[in-house]
Amino acid sequence: MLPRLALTAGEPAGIGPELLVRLAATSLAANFIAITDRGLLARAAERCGASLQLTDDDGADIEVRPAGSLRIRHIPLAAQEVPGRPDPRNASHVLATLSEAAQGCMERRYAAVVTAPLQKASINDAGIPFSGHTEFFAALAQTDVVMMLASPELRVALATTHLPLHAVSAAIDAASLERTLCIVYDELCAKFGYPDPRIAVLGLNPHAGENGHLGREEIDTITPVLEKLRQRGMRLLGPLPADTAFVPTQRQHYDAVLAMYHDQALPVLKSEAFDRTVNLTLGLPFIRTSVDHGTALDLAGSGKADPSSLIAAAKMALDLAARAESSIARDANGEDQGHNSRKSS
Ligand SMILES: NC(=O)C1=CN([C@@H]2O[C@H](COP(=O)(O)OP(=O)(O)OC[C@H]3O[C@@H](n4cnc5c(N)ncnc54)[C@H](O)[C@@H]3O)[C@@H](O)[C@H]2O)C=CC1
Ligand SMILES: NCC(=O)COP(=O)(O)O
Repeated sequence: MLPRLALTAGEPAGIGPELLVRLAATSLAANFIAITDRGLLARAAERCGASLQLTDDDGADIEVRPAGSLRIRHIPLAAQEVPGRPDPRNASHVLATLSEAAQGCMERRYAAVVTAPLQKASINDAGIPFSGHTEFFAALAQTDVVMMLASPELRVALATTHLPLHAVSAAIDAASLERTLCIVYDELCAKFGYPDPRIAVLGLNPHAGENGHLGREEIDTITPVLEKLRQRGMRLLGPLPADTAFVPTQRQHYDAVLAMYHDQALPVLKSEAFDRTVNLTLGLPFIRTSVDHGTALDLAGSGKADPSSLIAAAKMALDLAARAESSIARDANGEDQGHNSRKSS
């Protein structure tokens, strides 16, 4: 049977709906369940000039999905979309799609969720505090999570996510940094198959603080955490100056990078692999992947948006779901050694 993959369309006025249509057109071996408004997808297909066969999801498993088809779990829009013009009246619709996807994953009705981009400001304009899928899913699952963006060549995790720059330093304390590093370490083992991953940790300040002359966060917070975790056996580099951490000679020495804030490292990934990078949430009790880009309101409705990142996100979700299934099977047979967690050591 094909794995049931939940898809959310994100901002109705963005490129998400048409990206779902493009994803449906692939021959990926998945039972795609789009959690969104039926009419929104039908209109997106019409605007792209693509054919789309929509069938209500009855929860049944399928063995084959014809290309160009999707199952749908209809969640109605509050107001019909106008491409390029987000309408805060649809904020509750967007959040309802995320809640259904997360709930369904936690109840094992879906093997994973793949999210298309939403317009964070439009949800805020509706008077709803919201800073991103990552934080929303973490709150629903009541767990600590870490945002990671991964291309085939580079994996970057973030110590802080959607914060104004002035709030970053205060948000990085020893306890949160230790938690974050343990999640990244464990998930590199569990999700990416590294038996003993090497993580490069960036400094916060220019030149990683220049021995305290350009900031003390490296000395007061980051280095002590790294030393503590190294004593537990974790292979950690740093704190490294962020400006040179991504040069080819450095890259040979690590499997992933932990950056201190959103724009410290994501421009590196997006400038070299915008069409191949996937955003994933580490630490959740379910698999969530997403695109690396935003709602591209300038392209919405044109049918010109590139679906590559969404397709890569769906492929990664399928790979991770298959890995999780085989780990559960090994566990049931008493064969699983467990991954190399250092959390409790
Ligand atoms: N996972 C999510 O839900 C994310 C949501 N966003 C949201 O997106 C909104 C807009 O963000 P921006 O910074 O403008 O970034 P953006 O990624 O939407 O657009 C930046 C540029 O890249 C182009 N672009 C983006 N995706 C493309 C695609 N698939 N094919 C071709 N061109 C593409 C756009 O046309 C634009 O020129 C923000 O309000 C933010 O909240 C941003 C990142 C991730
Ligand atoms: N730049 C990545 C991003 O903003 C995605 O956030 P999220 O909605 O996946 O939490």
